Amino acid sequence: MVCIKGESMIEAQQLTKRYGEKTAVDRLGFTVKAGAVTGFLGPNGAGKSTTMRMIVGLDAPTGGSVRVNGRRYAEFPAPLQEVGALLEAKSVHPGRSAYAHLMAQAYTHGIPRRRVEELIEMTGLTSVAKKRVGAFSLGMGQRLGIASALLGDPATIILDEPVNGLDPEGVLWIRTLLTDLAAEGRTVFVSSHLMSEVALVADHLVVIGRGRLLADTTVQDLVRQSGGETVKVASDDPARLREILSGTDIEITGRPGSEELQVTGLSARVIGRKAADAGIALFELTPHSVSLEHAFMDLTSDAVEYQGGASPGRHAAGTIENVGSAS
Ligand SMILES: Nc1ncnc2c1ncn2[C@@H]1O[C@H](COP(=O)(O)OP(=O)(O)OP(=O)(O)O)[C@@H](O)[C@H]1O
Repeated sequence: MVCIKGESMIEAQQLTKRYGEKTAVDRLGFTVKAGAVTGFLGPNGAGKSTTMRMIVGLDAPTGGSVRVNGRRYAEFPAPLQEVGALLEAKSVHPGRSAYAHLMAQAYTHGIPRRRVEELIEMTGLTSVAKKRVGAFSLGMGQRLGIASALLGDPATIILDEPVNGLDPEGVLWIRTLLTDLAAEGRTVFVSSHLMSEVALVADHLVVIGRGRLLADTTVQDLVRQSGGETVKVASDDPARLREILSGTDIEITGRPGSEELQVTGLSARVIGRKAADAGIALFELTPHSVSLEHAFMDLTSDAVEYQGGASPGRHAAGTIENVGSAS
């Protein structure tokens, strides 16, 4: 594999796309850095595909801009060698074989045949390379799309829902591939509507809802912002317990008159020990960790387009901007 020279990145500024009355992408700003996998998350209809299409010039922004390594996609003399993209509904001639499809692309972009052969092997398509693409399963089609995205050995890779249709082995393969591509210094931007999927590979997260930025953060910070690890503790002297547990970065909440306290910032073990040292009897000591899925749902609950039902327990989402924020 080649060594990636220089810092590559994707930068969106006030990026906007309107289709008539509908604002699909709304003044979006974020930065995707090189050498890391950045997950692009949002519920269905959030504007992920539209954003990705604008990055590769398939859709023109109504406002704002998006640049790859400081340039608009259309300004690249050899775009395939700069940005590789797997987008949904990619059209492939159904009568062609996978090999012929990749060769046709390689030929028109001055890419040697050995690169096609290398990618067919790398994407696990060797046994079906001569078969008609029209007869491919969804998973095989995804692998072919990834081979095609990597053909020009680009420093920037954009994949829209790449695990769609892949079997568990394929999902594992994608995870390893993404991590390896980032480790080589490439910019890897991958969309999904499943937090659980992205959290396993992404170092960084850009979360959108209804076209707007909801979070530009890390997995760890998203969990922390959503409540982090909280311990429920019940005792016969909550007021005193509150006193002995309090300190910097420790948050303690509890209703007046209730035996229960919710403590964030201390482990159950430490709380138990401190209570014992102070001679306070505990009736309950339950650690409760906010799941990533929950954190994601919390963040996007107001931005879901086609919601099955209201979720009264969830609070409105603000914008979380942490590590690597674009602004
Ligand atoms: N060509 C178009 N004309 C009109 N509206 C569109 C068009 N393309 C997208 N939209 C609308 O823009 C919004 C964002 O769509 P987009 O496909 O970008 O979302 P997404 O986050 O990729 O969703 P999904 O996960 O369902 O693919 C949706 O409400 C969609 O209906």
